[in-house]
Parts: sequence; C-alpha cells; structure tokens
Amino acid sequence: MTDSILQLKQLSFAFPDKQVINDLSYNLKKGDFLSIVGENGVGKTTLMRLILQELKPTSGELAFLPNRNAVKVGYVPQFRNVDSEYPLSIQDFVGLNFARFGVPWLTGSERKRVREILKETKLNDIRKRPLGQASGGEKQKAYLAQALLDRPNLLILDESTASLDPVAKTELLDLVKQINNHQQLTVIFVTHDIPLARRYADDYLFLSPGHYEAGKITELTNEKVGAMNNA
Ligand SMILES: Nc1ncnc2c1ncn2[C@@H]1O[C@H](COP(=O)(O)OP(=O)(O)OP(=O)(O)O)[C@@H](O)[C@H]1O
Repeated sequence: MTDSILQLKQLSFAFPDKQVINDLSYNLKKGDFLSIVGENGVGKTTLMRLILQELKPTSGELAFLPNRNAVKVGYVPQFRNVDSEYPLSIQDFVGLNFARFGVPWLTGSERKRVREILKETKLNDIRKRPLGQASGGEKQKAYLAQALLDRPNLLILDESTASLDPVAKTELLDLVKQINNHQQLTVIFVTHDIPLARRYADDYLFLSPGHYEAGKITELTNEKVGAMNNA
C-alpha cells in the first residue's frame, strides 16, 4: 500500500524570534517507519508539535489524508521517571487513556481492550504492579500501551528510547516494529541515536539548520551525517 496519511508541503514555522522549520516537504505513507534525526535544537520537537496541531504553520501546508478524521495519533514521550509512590497499577495507568471526566470506571469493551493491549505489549504478567515500582523499560512500555490503547494509526515516539538501557530500547522498538509490520501502524521515531534508527526505521528525515534531507535509511551513512551537521 502506498496511501499517504500525512503530507507536508513547503511547511515553515517560526517562533517570534527564530525560524525553525524552513520549506519542508514530505509525504508520509501508511505503514512507513520514519526516523527523524538531527542535532539538538534543529526543530524535531517543533515539527512533532505541528503534527500534533499544538502549533500552526507560519506558511505551507500540513494535511492528514484522506481527511483529518482518518488519522488518529498516539504519542509516547521521552522517558521520565515516575515517583516510586505513584499509586496506580500498570493496568489502571494504561486504562487512563479511556478515562472520561467524572466517569471513573471503564465499560466491558474498554476493559477487554486494556487486557488485549497489555498482552500485546507483554505487560500482562505484571499488570497489577504499581507503575512506580516498575523498571524504566516497563514504565516506558506502559506509556506505549497507553498510547496504543485507542488504536491510533500514526504513532509518534518522541525520543522515547533516550535514557533507557540497551535491552529496554530493543524490547520497546521490537514491539513497535512488530505492530508496524503486522498492523501497518505508521511510525515516526524521533531520535539522536542513528545506529538505532538504522536498525528499525525504513526511511529518514534529517533536519539541520536551514536544510533537510530525506531518503531510505540504508543511505544514511556516517559521512552523510557528518556532512549534514557541518553544512
Ligand atoms: N516556545 C518557544 N519559543 C521560542 N523558541 C523556541 C520555543 N520552543 C523551542 N524553541 C527554539 O526552537 C528551536 C528548535 O527547538 P526544538 O525543541 O524543536 O529542537 P529539537 O530538534 O527538538 O531539539 P532537541 O534535540 O534538543 O530536543 C530551538 O532553538 C529552541 O530553542
């Protein structure tokens, strides 16, 4: 399938005192696994905020296809430690994504979906453990499960593997890759870790001040990374 789900056309964005995204065009297709790479401060988070519609383009276009309602976005943030006293179990934390204001319980079908996603993310055996007592990798898997609960078709991993140990990084990305392969989940993986991007992504979008470059991840050589960063 080559259906586009997100099209950026000559997209630019500036904060009042700084131009950040400059004339960026990119076509993201269903089932793509795209890694967005680039040094600190080049605008990766700003681009995610544009996709999440927290910011509006200064010029150009950002369109979800075939229409806005067809694309549901899930978001996994950078790892942040959770207080060891945090009271919710992993299961209840994952279910929070279904919470409605003033309605503290889940419906039968929602509880079924929580169980399904806990199994899919390999958290089922520890579902009753308080999130605060889980390891860093388990906490991050709980954030992933929460993001996947409502069946998004576009998943954003925003530096989500940073500060995890190598085993936890691999476990998290293996899970995401599996869902990407089997369910055609489209993935945007923002990272500084180019070897990790090479291992999991199919395509790259390299941002550097004033330029960008996109291609197949196999073409992202160390020489190219060096040249882009020094351009
Ligand atoms: N709210 C804001 N107001 C003004 N400037 C901002 C704001 N947010 C970010 N910036 C600036 O915009 C530029 C891009 O920031 P952004 O956070 O998108 O970069 P990044 O590539 O995600 O960096 P990092 O890899 O360090 O997370 C930076 O120079 C940053 O200081």
